[in-house]
Amino acid sequence: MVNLNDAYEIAKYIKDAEKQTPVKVYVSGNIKIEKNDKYKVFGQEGSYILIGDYQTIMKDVESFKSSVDDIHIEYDRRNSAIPLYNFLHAEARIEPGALIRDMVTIEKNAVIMMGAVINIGAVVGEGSMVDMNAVIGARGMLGKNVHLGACSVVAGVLEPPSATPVIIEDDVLIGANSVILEGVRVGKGSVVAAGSVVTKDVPPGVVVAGSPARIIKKKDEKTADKTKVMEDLRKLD
Ligand SMILES: CC(=O)SCCNC(=O)CCNC(=O)[C@H](O)C(C)(C)COP(=O)(O)OP(=O)(O)OC[C@H]1O[C@@H](n2cnc3c(N)ncnc32)[C@H](O)[C@@H]1OP(=O)(O)O
Ligand SMILES: O=C(O)C1=N[C@H](C(=O)O)CCC1
Repeated sequence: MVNLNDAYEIAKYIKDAEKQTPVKVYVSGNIKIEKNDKYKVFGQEGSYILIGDYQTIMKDVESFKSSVDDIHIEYDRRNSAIPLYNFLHAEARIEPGALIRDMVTIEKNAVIMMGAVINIGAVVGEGSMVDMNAVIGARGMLGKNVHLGACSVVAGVLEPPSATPVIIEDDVLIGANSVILEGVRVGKGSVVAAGSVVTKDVPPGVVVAGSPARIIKKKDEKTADKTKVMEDLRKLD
């Protein structure tokens, strides 16, 4: 198991990983493909779906190429180092088109919106929302009930390498199009205004804005009202 606390260990894990080009091949013709332990075979009587490694499958397909009537290959990666996270049992709402890598933690009632990208080692705390096209880099940590606004970036530890991950504490709202730089910690309940670039730690309970982001005020009732979290968006039943 990779040591997720060390950026260099994660990079080494990616370097050493057996690179994968998984494919789903639909093939028909005057052919017979037996079940085997190299790839999965579904179908019969000249019409098959083959699931497995591209090169392994194509080596077999090449051998009976002249009997093939039709072939269609589905794929979504080439020489990929890390599989995607299997979220079939996650107690979270994960909308289509989210890309979540293996070895992440998605806690209960989190919401991952379309186009969100979440890298290895990241943590999305209970009830947190990762909005459309937001990015959480390697080991980025969101606490509970955080809203990471659309198109925002939580920097990862991998490149440039950083010893400390970004930590977003509970109840923080990060406005759309913001960037939280490597190693920064945003304190509980604070608000990062839309379009900010946060270059240093933010204390709890304040509003920061701009590039570089500066404290513009203490979070007050007006801010709280504009940054409310909606329970209904997080309920699964
Ligand atoms: C798909 C999606 O919907 S993703 C989510 C999209 N939504 C967002 O990103 C909303 C984020 N919200 C904001 O950025 C809001 O401006 C908030 C929450 C920071 C406003 O908080 P409030 O406490 O109401 O602050 P208020 O509006 O009074 O502004 C305080 C000062 O900050 C300034 N300010 C507010 N927002 C910003 C900003 N994004 N960048 C720079 N300055 C800002 C205001 O102009 C004001 O300046 P002034 O005192 O010189 O007049
Ligand atoms: O869950 C949803 O749907 C959301 N939609 C929002 C929007 O489109 O404004 C943002 C947060 C979640």
